[in-house]
Amino acid sequence: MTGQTLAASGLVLTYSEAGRGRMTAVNGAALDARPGSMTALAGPSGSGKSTLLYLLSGLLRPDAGSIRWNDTDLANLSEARRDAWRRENAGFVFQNFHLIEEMSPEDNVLVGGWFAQWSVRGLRRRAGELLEQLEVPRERTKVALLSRGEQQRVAIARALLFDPPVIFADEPTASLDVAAGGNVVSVLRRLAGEAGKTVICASHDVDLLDVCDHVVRIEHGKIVAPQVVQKAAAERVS
Ligand SMILES: Nc1ncnc2c1ncn2[C@@H]1O[C@H](COP(=O)(O)OP(=O)(O)OP(=O)(O)O)[C@@H](O)[C@H]1O
Repeated sequence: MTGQTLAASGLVLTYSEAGRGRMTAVNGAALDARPGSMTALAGPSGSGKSTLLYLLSGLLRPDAGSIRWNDTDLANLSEARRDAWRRENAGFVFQNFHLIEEMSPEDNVLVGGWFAQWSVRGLRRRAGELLEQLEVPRERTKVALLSRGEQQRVAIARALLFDPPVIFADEPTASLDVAAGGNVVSVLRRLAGEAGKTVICASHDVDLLDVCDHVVRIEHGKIVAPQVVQKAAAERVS
């Protein structure tokens, strides 16, 4: 599989909160994520999974460490340049979807294109194709009328609008029932396996962890089991 590896090392992020002092949420994390692979950040609640995902995607800037992509180190970029990097290279799927409930599935997918220079007609066609691939009923006038699993697939379609090489997903199955969660896991797995994307998820869903090529375990902000290659996944991708 060709393409760029997202390579992070020595990442540190400390939150400070008025009256509560400082807390180091990520403490020296390192990982490599390659195209065509699916990596899970796993660990107990509060261990730093989401924070690490935000760092890797450029949503947060680390206090120390580097996140390399080509010749770029995201850690050295201003917020505006990290935003630009994300627009070009990354799609982000949030646990609670972050959809606009009164808008149609297609318009939700197109939200990411509001500020883009692409032709609206081309984007609308792509949004429709993505919804079809992900088996979302397109005729619904409002996203609020979709099931939660369908809503999460709209969020995945939105993340894929510009065909980014890297997909981040924060607890993508956490608020779904088993069947809908399994469907989202299959979609993410296919994005890595068939579309060659780099997929990185924060999750404690065992069904999701089971299909990942790598599971990075975090406790108290530190990686305690780095890049374990799962037997089943290793056999499947070899
Ligand atoms: N904006 C913030 N300000 C202060 N502390 C924060 C902030 N966001 C997260 N934290 C703290 O940082 C630690 C790591 O949080 P994080 O959300 O990364 O963990 P997590 O492993 O994703 O948890 P969960 O599985 O419950 O979502 C927690 O102790 C949390 O309370």
